[in-house]
Amino acid sequence: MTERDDRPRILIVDDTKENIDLLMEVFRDEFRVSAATKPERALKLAHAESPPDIILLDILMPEMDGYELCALLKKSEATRSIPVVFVTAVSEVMDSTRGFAAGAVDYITKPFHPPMVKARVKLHLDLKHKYELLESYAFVDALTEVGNRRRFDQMLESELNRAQRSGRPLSLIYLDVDHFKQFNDTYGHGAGDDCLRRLATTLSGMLQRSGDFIARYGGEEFMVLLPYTDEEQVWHLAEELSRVVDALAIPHVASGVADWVTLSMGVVTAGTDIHPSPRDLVEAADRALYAAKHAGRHRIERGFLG
Ligand SMILES: Nc1nc2c(ncn2[C@@H]2O[C@H](COP(=O)(O)OP(=O)(O)OP(=O)(O)O)[C@@H](O)[C@H]2O)c(=O)[nH]1
Repeated sequence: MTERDDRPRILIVDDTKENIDLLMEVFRDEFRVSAATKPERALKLAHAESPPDIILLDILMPEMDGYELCALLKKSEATRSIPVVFVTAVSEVMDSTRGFAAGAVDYITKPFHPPMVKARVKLHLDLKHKYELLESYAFVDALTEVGNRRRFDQMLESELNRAQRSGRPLSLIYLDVDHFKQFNDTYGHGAGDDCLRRLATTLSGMLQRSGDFIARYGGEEFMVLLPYTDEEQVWHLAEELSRVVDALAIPHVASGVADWVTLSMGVVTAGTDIHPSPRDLVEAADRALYAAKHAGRHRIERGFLG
């Protein structure tokens, strides 16, 4: 069995082989180091399937200077977030603001002190990690820890585009807890929060495929997005979700529908024949959910597009 290499990746770009060797020596223990002497090669490595976590970039190179290369990296969606640190001789730093304007995060000047170079690189990696973490929080619902509405909107748009490109169906389940106001009124808001957390964990645990996605869409409403899922499959899954929530048997004496917490659902499928907008899909699921509520709750209704 091969051991997983979790060390961060660093890309060193310099047209002088000796400079690359010098920096490789500094990083080889704790990093996975790759190097490029030409800008095209650097761009290729930066866009690879496993891109570098940080790039050390020489400023003066014959074909394309470091500023230009840095600007190209910052222009591309795929490489924009990789921190770039310029490594250069003091005499070459004629205008340090130019590097920052091109998108670099720092300068390291030669001759350098290896522990200092390492510490600065680690600092930038740490900042990048924290930034990514912060960014991910913007898409997570704080109470239930499933995706939030913003994330759902994003996912719906991209999955709908993908479904339309690939000619595969995409299904959506809009689900809502029945008489949740009465639940809060009977058991208290804290118990209501616990109930929502439990439902979110249970529902997300039921999603099998890697593309399946659940988000909290509103107070007691969730959306389940199911790529490559047709009418029959979504109906089957919705029934399964309803059964599993019934089996939790969370007491709800004031429900009037059952003695436990139940769900109503609207399901809709974007087939291969029509091309709805994200809004069309949500509205069709919403109409179906409304119909399920109207028909007595604790049931599933199918929505239709157009
Ligand atoms: N505990 C808790 N309650 C919430 C949260 N978000 C929304 N709610 C409550 O959910 C309830 C939703 O009430 P309604 O929209 O009237 O719907 P309902 O009582 O579930 O009735 P139906 O949907 O028609 O079955 C409101 O009382 C909200 O206060 C939350 O984060 N925590």
